[in-house]
Order: sequence, then structure tokens, then C-alpha cells
Amino acid sequence: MHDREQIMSEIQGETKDQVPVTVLTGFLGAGKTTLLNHILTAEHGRKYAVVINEFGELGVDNDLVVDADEEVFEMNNGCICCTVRGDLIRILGSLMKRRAKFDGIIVETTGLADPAPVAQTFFVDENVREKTRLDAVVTVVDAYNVLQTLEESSEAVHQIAFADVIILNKTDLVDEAKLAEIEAKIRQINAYVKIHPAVRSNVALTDVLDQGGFDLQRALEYEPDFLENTEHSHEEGVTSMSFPVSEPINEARFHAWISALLQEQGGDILRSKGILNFAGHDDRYAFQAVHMMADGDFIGPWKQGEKKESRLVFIGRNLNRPRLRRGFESCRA
Ligand SMILES: Nc1nc2c(ncn2[C@@H]2O[C@H](COP(=O)(O)OP(=O)(O)OP(=O)(O)O)[C@@H](O)[C@H]2O)c(=O)[nH]1
Repeated sequence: MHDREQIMSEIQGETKDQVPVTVLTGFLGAGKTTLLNHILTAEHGRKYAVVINEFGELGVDNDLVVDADEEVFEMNNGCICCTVRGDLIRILGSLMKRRAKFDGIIVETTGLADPAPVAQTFFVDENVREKTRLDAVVTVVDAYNVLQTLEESSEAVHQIAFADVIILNKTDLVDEAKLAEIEAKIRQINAYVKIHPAVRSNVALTDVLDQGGFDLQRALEYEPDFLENTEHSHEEGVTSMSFPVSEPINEARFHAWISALLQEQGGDILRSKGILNFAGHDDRYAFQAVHMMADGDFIGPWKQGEKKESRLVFIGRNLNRPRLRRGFESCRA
């Protein structure tokens, strides 16, 4: 139990020296990493430390984030809102020792994270509360999939409910009428949230950074025991599996296999991503898909001394591990 009165009064007496923290959330494949890259490559004269949490046994997201000279910390031992909250507290603690090196911190959560416990960390943990300030919860919404996702996932509802700012992304994939329907749906969950429509998360940085404060009052209205209740549940049945392959992969065979797989099981496979070593190419290939919609690109050379191992991650329901492994391994060159 935490003394709500005490927390509220301490927050009101904040000092300017606290580091602003932006929490980026949004369902699987909504465009969080795209937004993060947009922020990190923009000219704002600021330096951000980045904490990435992904749901998967093998890290892929780190490779998908641009090579800015930002400090990137990866936590992939579990979901940020459950087991790794201790890790988050520790990482924030160690960042604070190098406070002078950056102006702000960005925490990208996994698409399956409930942002409430992440936001709680900034109020409930005394040390974190003293040194940092939750600037805003920014939720990226996938316009193409959101209406269905909200039906199926309580985390997706929470991500909208706790948002201070919503980036309504992938507007290129829906028409005006659909957009209006989505905005109305969002407003049902979070009436006063700022909504910024976007393509490829391309929003003005002033819409995302320096928002001036997470709305604790609103969080308490939505969830009165926000500061006390640290229990939460997860959507049933969603798991993550990852498959490393050390031999080079045949590009054509991979594309044929993955498109057939996603055609057949894209309803259950919420998200897939991979870093691939295609035979005959020097550069890494980044593959990703949200349900059936896939894309990919070469993203530059392997790092010096890095093992050229292909890694493919699936997140979804009813995943058949041996079948996925066999399928991926059959793409070896
Ligand atoms: N058509 C379209 N595709 C987009 C847009 N924004 C991002 N994408 C694609 O959507 C996919 C997912 O984007 P990411 O930025 O990796 O999404 P994410 O939220 O970080 O994904 P997770 O970390 O797995 O939850 C990628 O294939 C992007 O290229 C958009 O505005 N329009």
C-alpha cells in the first residue's frame, strides 16, 4: 500500500531537475519502433536514452532501431509490466548516475504490455519518483487493425485508456469514414486524449515530447486503485517463439514459405519479425509482418564480429513450435 496523499503532494512539489520520461506504447505492430526511429533521427538537439522491452526470447527490436549514438538498453526477459519491472527500476537507477549525458528517457514497451504498471513505477518507486518525471504515455494506434484488436485484447484497451497522446498511425490504409469511426471509438475509452493522425508515425516531435506531465488524476479516475493495485492479468494464450538459424537463408524460399504461412495463419500470428542472413547478400534483411501484412528491407551490414545468425520471432496464439521451426529451417540455402 502506498500513501496516495503523500505521493500526490510529493509530485506537486517536483523539482525541475527530474528527467522527463516518455513511455511509448501501442499494440503489436502499431508503429512504435517507427516512431522511435523518427524521434531519434530528427534534429532536435537533444539526447535521449532509450529503454526497449520486447516480448520474445531473442532480441530483434534492437536491430530495427536506427544506429543513433543514443544509449539503447534492451530488456527481453519478459514483459515490462510483469517480471522485468525490477529491471526497469534498475536501468533507470543506473541511467540516473549518468544524468548529465542526456535530456530525456524514452521507454518503448512491448505491444502486449499494459501501460498501467509501467506508469505506476514512476509514482510508486521512491527512488524513481524522486529523479524522474513521467512526461507522457504516448500510444501508437494501428488504424488498420485497431477495431478488431480492441475486441480481442484488454491490453489494447488499457493502452488507449492510459494515453496522454495518441498517434493514430497507418491512416494510409483506411478511408475517412473508418477514421471517424476509430476516433469515436477512441473517445469512448479516453474522451479528452490528444489524437494525431499519422502515416509511418510521422508526427511533429512537439506532439510527442515535452507534453508536460502524465495525467495522474485521469489515471485515478479510470482506475481508482492505480497507485495501490500492482496486480494485472494478461491476455490468455498469446505466446512468443523465436527461431535462430546459423546457415544462410534462401531468399525466394523464405518469401514463399512465410507468405503461405501468413495467408494460412495470419489471423493467429499477431506479429512476426526477423533479422535474416540471405545467401548472396552482405546486408542484414529485416522482415516484419502484422497479421498477414508483411514487409521487409535490407538494413545495412552486420556489426563487426557479429555472428551472421538469422532470427525469426512469432507472437500469437496456437503457435506450433516444431512446425514453425521445420518451416524456417527448410528455407536454408
Ligand atoms: N502502411 C503502413 N505501414 C506502416 C506504417 N507505420 C508503420 N508501418 C509498418 O508496420 C510494421 C510495424 O511497425 P513497427 O514500427 O515495427 O511497429 P511496433 O509497434 O514497433 O511493433 P512491435 O514492436 O512488434 O510491437 C512495419 O512493417 C512498418 O513498416 C504506416 O503508417 N502505414
